[in-house]
Amino acid sequence: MFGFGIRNLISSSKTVIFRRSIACPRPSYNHNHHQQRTITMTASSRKYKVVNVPTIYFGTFIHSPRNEASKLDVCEEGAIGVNSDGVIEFVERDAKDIDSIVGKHPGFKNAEVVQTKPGRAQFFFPGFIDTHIHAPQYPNAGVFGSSTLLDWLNKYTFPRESSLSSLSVARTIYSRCVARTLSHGTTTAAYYATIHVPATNLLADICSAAGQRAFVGRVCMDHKDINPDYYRDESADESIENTCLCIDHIKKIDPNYELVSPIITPRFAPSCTTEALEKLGKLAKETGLPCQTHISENRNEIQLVKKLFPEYDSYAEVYDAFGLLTPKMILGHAIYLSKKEMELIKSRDAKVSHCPVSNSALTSGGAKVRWLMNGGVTVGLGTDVSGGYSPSILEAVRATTLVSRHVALSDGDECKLSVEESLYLATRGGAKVVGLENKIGGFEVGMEWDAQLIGLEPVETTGDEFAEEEVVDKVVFEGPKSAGPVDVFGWETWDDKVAKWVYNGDDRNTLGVWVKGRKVWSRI
Ligand SMILES: O=c1[nH]c(=O)c2nc[nH]c2[nH]1
Ligand SMILES: [Zn+2]
Repeated sequence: MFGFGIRNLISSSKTVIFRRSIACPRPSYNHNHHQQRTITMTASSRKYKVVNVPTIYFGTFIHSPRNEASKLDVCEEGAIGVNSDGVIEFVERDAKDIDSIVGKHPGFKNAEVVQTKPGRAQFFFPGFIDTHIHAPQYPNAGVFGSSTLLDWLNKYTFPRESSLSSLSVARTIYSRCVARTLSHGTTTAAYYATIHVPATNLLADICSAAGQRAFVGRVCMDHKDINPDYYRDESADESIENTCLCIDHIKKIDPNYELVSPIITPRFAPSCTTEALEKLGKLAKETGLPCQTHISENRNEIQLVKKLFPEYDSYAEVYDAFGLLTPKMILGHAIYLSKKEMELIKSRDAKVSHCPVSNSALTSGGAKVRWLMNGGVTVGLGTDVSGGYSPSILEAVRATTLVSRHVALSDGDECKLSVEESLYLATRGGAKVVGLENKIGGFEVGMEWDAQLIGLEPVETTGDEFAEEEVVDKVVFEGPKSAGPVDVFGWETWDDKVAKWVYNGDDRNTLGVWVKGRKVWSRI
């Protein structure tokens, strides 16, 4: 869990000072070892101001170059200076001599130092961006049986979401969901909440207190024939009014949407009346806020859209007709788009969230990501919890490569996505999807420090293990010596290590997580 309690933060009205020690693994360099961070908050306004100590991160940095999905940029002995606002002030690619780096940047004379452990297969990587996740469905993660989308919604999802009418239920679910996603390295999440205003506002509060960058959407669903009586908006006006109440709340806790932003959220076309879609399209235009919804996830869903909106030629045209297909729209799934729909989405510069774990779990289908990318559509990754069973974007990265191989079986080898491309989608791609490509997703001067420290803990080898006979004893009786799920033997290149992390790693490898320079999760 967090180094501090979310509840304490929310209920306290005092100024809180945290002193946290971060071990400096190179004892010869004895910088200020205590990171001091001030969080000022008043209960009345519920505003959080976080001031960090300037910090220099030393060690290995790996990220995707901007607009270059096919390779990773590895800087083996670099340094990144992050100022008290959490903004990257310098990137040094050759930082073997720490003193000379500090000398070159006098503003960082008293900076905190955080360093990867040499020889421990550790590296800094940009924080993951989950472009599609349903926080209230988190308790259902893994519970979906053999259902498909429309029966899954009625059997598992609507009952669970309706339980968040209770604020105490919401508090438990949302604090666990935010803690869990942070521990998996998710520094930014585009959340669907529920129809409930108090619970949606609470999710925004929890993200703000925990320090997770978030888009929080109150879900709109007013169609009487599609949604259950026990869980829907009474009218289109109620959809709009309650959405506005949530926008107002977030504006109060984060006036410039520095960390938490509202996002306009029509659940999906079938769940909304034309009146609600029209009003939500107008609201999106007036406020300039981002939007999110689902599109073309399941064949029966597409048939339902045809039946409910017979005057439109396609699912994408329904959203377009109501002014919702804009550069700020995040479309979840997009599995069965026609070429015409793909071109329409591209021409409007709307974005796609690829959710391969969910698409597999609910038997929805395999999205043609290469085809979307070749068509110029911007794509990021989503866990889509709990259609997706895992809150981990690393799992989504892994599923992206695997699902692309299934697509390749029918559509050709070109459809296969590499580890590098899938990691690009999880970071740079996701940043573009949520409109923050100049702030997050990579390590560049002027961007914010949203990062994770990954550690793969190599196996300690003496070389003798591979002598005859002894192999059997060591392997069978000693077991793996590394602390996490990844075994590194020492011969691997950095590309190999990253591939091992993607295919074998999990949150045990996520040693630390920072958002906007603030440490929000620590395993060590
Ligand atoms: O994966 C999904 N999850 C949902 O909650 C949902 N609602 C509509 N369509 C949906 N798809
Ligand atoms: Zn979804």
